[in-house]
Amino acid sequence: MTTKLSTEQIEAALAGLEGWQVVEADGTRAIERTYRFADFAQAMVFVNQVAQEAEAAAHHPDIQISYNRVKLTLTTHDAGGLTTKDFELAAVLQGSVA
Ligand SMILES: C[C@H](O)[C@H](O)[C@H]1CNC2=NC(N)=NC(=O)C2=N1
Repeated sequence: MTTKLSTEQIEAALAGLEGWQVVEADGTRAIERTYRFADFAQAMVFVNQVAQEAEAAAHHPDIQISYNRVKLTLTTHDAGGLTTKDFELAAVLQGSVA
């Protein structure tokens, strides 16, 4: 299993990403980013691209859609916190879909 990252490792990994922030709920850390689009249809195009990348990575964000806004939340459930898998997927999304 992938190991949970330390606070220092998380800060270093975040530095390479745009717009992502660390959040914590019930003692579990995650990273999240909100994307904004022209309308719902554009937001859904994005969501489907994210779904494809998530399947390819075998790592899946929580996705919250609110009309033209999409919030992605990434954490590694298996590890109970943030791992390299979360940052790898965020980097892939940054390079490919947004
Ligand atoms: C076996 C499979 O790799 C795991 O169940 C994966 C699937 N996708 C996942 N996605 C996320 N975000 N966290 C996980 O721990 C996770 N586990």
